[in-house]
Amino acid sequence: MTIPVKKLAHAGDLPLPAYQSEGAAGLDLPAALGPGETLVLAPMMRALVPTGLVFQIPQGYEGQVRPRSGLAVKSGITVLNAPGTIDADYRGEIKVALINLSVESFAITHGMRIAQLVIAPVTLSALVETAEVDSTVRGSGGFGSTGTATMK
Ligand SMILES: O=c1ccn([C@H]2C[C@H](O)[C@@H](COP(=O)(O)OP(=O)(O)OP(=O)(O)O)O2)c(=O)[nH]1
Ligand SMILES: [Mg+2]
Repeated sequence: MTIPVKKLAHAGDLPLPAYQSEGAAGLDLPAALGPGETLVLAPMMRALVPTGLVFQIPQGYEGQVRPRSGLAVKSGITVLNAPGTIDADYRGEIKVALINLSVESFAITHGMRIAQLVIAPVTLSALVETAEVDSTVRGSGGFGSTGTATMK
C-alpha cells in the first residue's frame, strides 16, 4: 500500500520514516525539533513531540503510535496514550505524547527515533440498538473472573 506523506519545514532534511528490517511492523517516527535543537524531558514530565510529518492514511486504515521497546527499557521513555490513534481523515502533523517514567532526565535530539507507527486495518461498524443481547458462558464475568481457583 502507498501512503502519501508531506514533510513540514521543521523536519528539515530528515528522511521519511522507514521500516528498519524486512519484517518490521512499525515505521520509526523522528522527533522534528529543528536542526541542533534538543528537548529535555525531566523525570515524570511529558511532552507532545512534533514529527514534522503529515500522513494521508487511506480510508479503512489507522495509524497506531507505539513506544519503542529500547527507549522504554533503557530510559523509561514511553508513549503516554499508547497506542496513539491517527485517524485516516487527520491531515495535521503527527505528534507523539512522550513521558519520562525514569528518575533521570532524558534528552530528545532532532531526528531521534522516538516511537513507531503501525498502519493497521480498521473495521468500521454500524451500531444497532437492541433491548437484549445474546447469552454466553462468560456472561458479565470479567476483570479476573476466569481461573479464580489458582488466582490469589
Ligand atoms: O498520539 C497521537 C494521537 C492523536 N494524534 C492526532 C491524530 C488523530 O487523528 C487526532 C485525534 O486523536 P484522538 O482521537 O486520539 O484525540 P481526541 O482527544 O479524541 O481528539 P479529537 O476530538 O480531535 O478526536 O490527533 C496524534 O498526532 N498523535
Ligand atoms: Mg477523537
